[in-house]
Amino acid sequence: MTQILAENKGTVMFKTSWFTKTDILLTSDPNNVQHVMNSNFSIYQRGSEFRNVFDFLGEAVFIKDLDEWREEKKFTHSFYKENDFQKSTPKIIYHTLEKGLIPVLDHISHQNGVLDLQSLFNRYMLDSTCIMATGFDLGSLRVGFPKCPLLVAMDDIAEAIFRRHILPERVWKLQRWLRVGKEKKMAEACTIFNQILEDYVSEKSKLSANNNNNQENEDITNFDVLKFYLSEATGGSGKHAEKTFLAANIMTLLFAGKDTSAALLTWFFYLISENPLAQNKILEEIRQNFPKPQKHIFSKTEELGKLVYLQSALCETLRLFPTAPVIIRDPTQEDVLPSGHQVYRNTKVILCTYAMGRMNEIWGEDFGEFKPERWMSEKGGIRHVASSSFLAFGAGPWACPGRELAFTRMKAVAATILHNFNVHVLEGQIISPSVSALLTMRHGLNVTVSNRY
Ligand code: HEM
Repeated sequence: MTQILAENKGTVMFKTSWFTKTDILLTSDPNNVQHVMNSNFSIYQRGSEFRNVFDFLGEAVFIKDLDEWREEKKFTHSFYKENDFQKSTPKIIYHTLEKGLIPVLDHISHQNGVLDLQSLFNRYMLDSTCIMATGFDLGSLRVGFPKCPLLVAMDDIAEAIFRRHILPERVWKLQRWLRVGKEKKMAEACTIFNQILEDYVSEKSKLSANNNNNQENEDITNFDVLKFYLSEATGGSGKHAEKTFLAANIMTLLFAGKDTSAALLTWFFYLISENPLAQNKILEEIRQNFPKPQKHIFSKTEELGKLVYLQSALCETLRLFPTAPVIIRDPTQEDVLPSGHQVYRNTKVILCTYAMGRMNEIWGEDFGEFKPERWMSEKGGIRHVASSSFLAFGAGPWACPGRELAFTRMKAVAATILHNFNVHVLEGQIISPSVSALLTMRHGLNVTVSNRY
């Protein structure tokens, strides 16, 4: 796809048969991206197909059409700016690294065992997002990787979502009606997922009604999104306090916060193993900031803010392996793109984030190389690249609200692992992207680890 776009000045239209009645326009042209995601975003919506695929999210703001989304977003996204939310992030990071990630890596190191990093990061991101969202620690990242019904349910749902993306809508809808195959698993997983979340909501509602916090988790943080939603909902009643509404938005956070960051960290560890010079520079930067030869957990905002080369290396990983490799939009009316292409209401517009990360015109001739330096400004900070050229977090009003949180958590995890452990990627394993809506690593990434201290 990247090659085809490069040969066609960044935009290609595929006319499909009269039967499907949908044309597909692929583009990696920054002018088109700016037009679709910013200047004319109200014409380009996520569309009914998207809403159907994600119908299990029911009341979640993520799948609402424009007007409802605009209204609901004011409520659901407001916590990102809260001071208490910002203060809770380092505490959650410290807790999940100390109780989960470090003991698991210590154990693997003592056992001389092999570990799949992607599974480790999935569990880490699930636990930390769950504490942030609900205040409850799932504890899925512990020695021995305990069984976690929520994790299994999320994996089943993600698999079914992918099938929905590739099968014709009437086929998967028939399977859903007949309750067979992946749709049967999806229905069962949704029941489990909803039950767990609704239990959290009930418990939290009881606690906030009694003006009582969950003592066990007071030690971690006294802020969580569920508590925030309940306190913001008018008088604890109305739509925003309804169980289904709350569960749907918490579910969105869990999906948005888990696989995206976990996949990115996995690609990051793979890329730095292939680029030892970059890895050494990251280690040097970490040691400048924490020179003592002893175990240390990186969680404080000031400490993480100094790791500019590490952040550049994460941006470079996102450029080469964006976890959302495409963004799809449905025009609600006819339009002409800056590239001159005419789109109709039946044209599916696919913005190719993956191809954009590998364009000579945007990144120069060395676009195929892993070079964190390209992200560093002359003043020593992170160079700003317009979202119309770097679409990894989306752009415009629909852009990812979790970007800052994602970087903070990924930097903390990467710095803590690299400072405390030697990580060795096993040779001879197959490294390939999965065929799915998210760019995860198909077979995971097997490593051995040894303690540095
Ligand atoms: C490497 C990490 C991440 C990447 C690459 C990423 C990427 C994206 C992208 C591309 C979108 C826009 C999708 C579209 O326009 O259709 C998005 C939306 C979203 N992201 Fe992220 N994300 C990341 C981490 C997070 C985290 C940690 C959270 C919060 C826990 C989060 C919460 C959300 C939410 C709630 C939306 C929907 C926004 C809306 O439609 O109003 N993301 N993300």
